[in-house]
Amino acid sequence: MSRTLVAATAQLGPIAREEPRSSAVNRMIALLEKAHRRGAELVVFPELALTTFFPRWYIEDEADLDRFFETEMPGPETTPLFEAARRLGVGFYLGYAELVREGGVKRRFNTSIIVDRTGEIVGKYRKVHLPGHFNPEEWRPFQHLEKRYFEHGDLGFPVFDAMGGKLGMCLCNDRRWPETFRVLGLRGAELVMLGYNTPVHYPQAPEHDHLQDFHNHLSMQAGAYANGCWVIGTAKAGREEGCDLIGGSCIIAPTGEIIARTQGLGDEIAVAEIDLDRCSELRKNVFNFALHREPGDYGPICDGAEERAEARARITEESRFTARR
Ligand SMILES: NC(=O)N[C@@H](C(=O)O)c1ccc(O)cc1
Repeated sequence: MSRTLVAATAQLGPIAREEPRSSAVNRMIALLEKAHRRGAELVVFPELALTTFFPRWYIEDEADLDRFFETEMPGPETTPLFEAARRLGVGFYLGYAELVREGGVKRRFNTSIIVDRTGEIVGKYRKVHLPGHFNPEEWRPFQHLEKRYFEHGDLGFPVFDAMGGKLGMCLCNDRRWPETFRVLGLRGAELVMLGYNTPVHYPQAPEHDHLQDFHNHLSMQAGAYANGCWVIGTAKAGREEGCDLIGGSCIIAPTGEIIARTQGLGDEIAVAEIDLDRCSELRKNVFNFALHREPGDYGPICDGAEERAEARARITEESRFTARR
């Protein structure tokens, strides 16, 4: 089997709060078709790609919140995307808000999936590094209530055999944490796909606003290089409900070089051929983990796991939307 894959990042421009799923799905199908015409076999869509980035609002009414979540995948509104993938023979990565009922309790996750060329779901990931805060903070121009609306992902960082390679996923803020890429790298990921919704304005340190694009690429390029893997990062970009989101969707080689990127802030694709065998240029040399990694000196990386889990459980009990239902 060939180890090269033509892949596309499929950036979305803003999605309005009242924009129906069908509109977002139609926009994604148009990008899928465009990517297919340019030879793409795999297309990477953004985080929370079916709706506006709703954690920017404090939503008190549970029914209002639930409207942003998918209870089945594919459901009636997302089935056309899966059908298009099957018809075109193109796989995809998709981020969405997932609502599952377990033992009468609602659980909410910020989730992504891999769908193969036959339209089957072959992998699922639930976001681990949830950014933002639990309770509304009035001083902010926009809220960032991911910690309130989502539970910590409970699937770890799995790697899937799909599309002829080893594929890993993460979501947005995960890319800022080297541990994300390292765990995926240790599991042999050859391509890491991720979607993001990144505001230009960082209210805690507005003096960093002009660095958002830089930090985005810095994180992803470092993750690719230090683990010898391909990275495809896809933005939801542009001015969404008054909030400016960065673009800069790109395809990054295992050397850390950006080899394709979007230019604007709207619906747009960038395409590149990726050779999965190029991972060995790094993984057999400077980042040969078996030969050069020194885990005996990395103890503090995993210290505090139990305390963290306890703290999370406590906070969940006290303030998380999910836990009160
Ligand atoms: N959706 C996301 O995960 N967005 C995050 C990111 O861009 O990494 C993020 C992190 C910190 C913030 O204060 C705001 C947003």
